[in-house]
Amino acid sequence: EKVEITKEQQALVKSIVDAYNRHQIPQDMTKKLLQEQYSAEENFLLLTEMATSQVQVLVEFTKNIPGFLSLDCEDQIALLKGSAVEAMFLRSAQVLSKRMPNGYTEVLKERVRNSGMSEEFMTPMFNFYKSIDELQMVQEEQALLTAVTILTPDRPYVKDYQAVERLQETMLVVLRKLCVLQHPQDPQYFARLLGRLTELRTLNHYHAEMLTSWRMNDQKFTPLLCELWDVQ
Ligand SMILES: CC(C)c1onc(-c2c(Cl)cccc2Cl)c1COc1ccc2cc(-c3cccc(C(=O)O)c3)sc2c1
Repeated sequence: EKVEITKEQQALVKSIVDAYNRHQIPQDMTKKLLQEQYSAEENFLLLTEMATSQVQVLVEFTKNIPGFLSLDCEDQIALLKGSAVEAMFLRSAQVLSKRMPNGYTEVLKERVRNSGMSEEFMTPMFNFYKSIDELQMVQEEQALLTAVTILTPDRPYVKDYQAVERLQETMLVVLRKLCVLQHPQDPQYFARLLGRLTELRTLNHYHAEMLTSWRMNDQKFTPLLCELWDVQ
């Protein structure tokens, strides 16, 4: 059938993509990824700084998702806490995908591989990065998929499930249309995109285990990450 994006759906996409592009980790921070020496300790420290900065960027992006600030305040926090790791997997996946000529791909991959994480988490993590890279998402899809991930209603402690579901549904309707228009030769594209959301859930589980193993080795995090991940 003829797929049409309405005027308000176009406005929705524009506001989300603008927010997505406006909120980035500051250059002086990401530059450190290229400069600092390589050691497991230094790599872990850099990744901790990146994650901390990324959470702040994520909060700013989320505040620009139409309707988010009208949600119950405690639900806003529950959504951010519940989706942060998945959103950061999506963001780091975009940085690691070859397509973004940003010079960080090899450096970031190298630092993640040598930061004290055990092999059992590396495999699923890099499989995910490969599957995201294969999708060759355009920035509208990246921004909307991140918004859809944040607006997942079944996160722990969300009270008004329906309100979140309605917002997520609005995003999914637009995302599906964009996929049909952007990838006419691949009718399965939208379904593959949603399949990545399922893969993100399993990564959440691996990440929780990674946190536990880091805590065993007495690894230090920043106050923001401790708050986000209920550690220390
Ligand atoms: C605390 C730390 C050790 C940690 O624990 N788990 C994870 C994690 C790991 Cl490994 C993988 C996925 C998710 C998480 Cl949460 C991390 C590191 O998380 C991050 C999070 C975001 C970003 C964005 C970056 C980045 C680089 C260049 C450019 C840009 C850019 O946006 O331009 C972004 S690097 C980076 C590292």
